[in-house]
Amino acid sequence: MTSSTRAAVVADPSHTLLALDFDGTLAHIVDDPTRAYAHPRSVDALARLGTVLGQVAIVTGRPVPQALELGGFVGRPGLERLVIHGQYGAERWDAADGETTRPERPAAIGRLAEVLPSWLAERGAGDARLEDKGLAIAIHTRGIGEGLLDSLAAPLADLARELGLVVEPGRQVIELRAPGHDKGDAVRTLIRDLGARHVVFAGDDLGDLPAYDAVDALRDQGVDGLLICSASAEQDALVARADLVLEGPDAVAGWLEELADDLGV
Ligand SMILES: O=P(O)(O)OC[C@H]1O[C@H](O[C@H]2O[C@H](CO)[C@@H](O)[C@H](O)[C@H]2O)[C@H](O)[C@@H](O)[C@@H]1O
Repeated sequence: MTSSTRAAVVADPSHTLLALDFDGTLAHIVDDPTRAYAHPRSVDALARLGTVLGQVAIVTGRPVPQALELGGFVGRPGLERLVIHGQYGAERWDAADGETTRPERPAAIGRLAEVLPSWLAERGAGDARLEDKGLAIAIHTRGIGEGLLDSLAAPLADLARELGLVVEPGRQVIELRAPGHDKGDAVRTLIRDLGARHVVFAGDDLGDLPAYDAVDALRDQGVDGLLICSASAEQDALVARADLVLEGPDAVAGWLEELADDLGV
């Protein structure tokens, strides 16, 4: 599967979608989410690949402006057609016109922002770091108490249900966000828009599983899929589902460089 899809991509690049998750795949995981910069070798490789592949896309839980800042994608030669689906597919940015489409902030997220600090403090989790992304709020526990995230999972699920939100668990984080979209929807849209015959998707975390599901389902409809896992000691849920397991963002960068070399760009 791995080598045949790669060979098909090299033979037919203009019908290929290359879609990548950001954190843990393009960027190393770090304590401070505002400093998780994309791997420079990956960005260089994407700029090469962007000149020949049908579509290069980032599909991320990040809001578009953060992905743009941390990725350094704006104005980068080779990435003039880059598309970013942010906030698990709720937002879309297109380098071609620089425009972002984004829904209104749900009232339930506003309500959550009001109650969450005291709600966490009452549960001994006042040290958890909140990341308000507009359409979601992430509760980060990296570097705080061991087991804190697990202890918050069930009560946060109850709170999400009360507010009509859904829970998005991740690496030392739980996000509460509006329902109705996920990374699978983003990947299906990208495939449809391109008329893709070959799809490469790379991810590292639970939020990437709907994209894996989408690619798996499209294989039955004749789309050639390659699922890459950017592996970590923190999350192994994607390993058994992946066609190719790479050892984190450094190895992802190497794989992208090799693909660009194979394509002669
Ligand atoms: O869909 P992704 O691109 O993988 O984004 C998922 C979330 O990633 C970020 O959090 C994670 O990365 C941080 C920086 O390395 C790390 O500190 C944190 O522990 C990780 O969970 C980001 O902050 C979230 O907004 C994204 O939704």
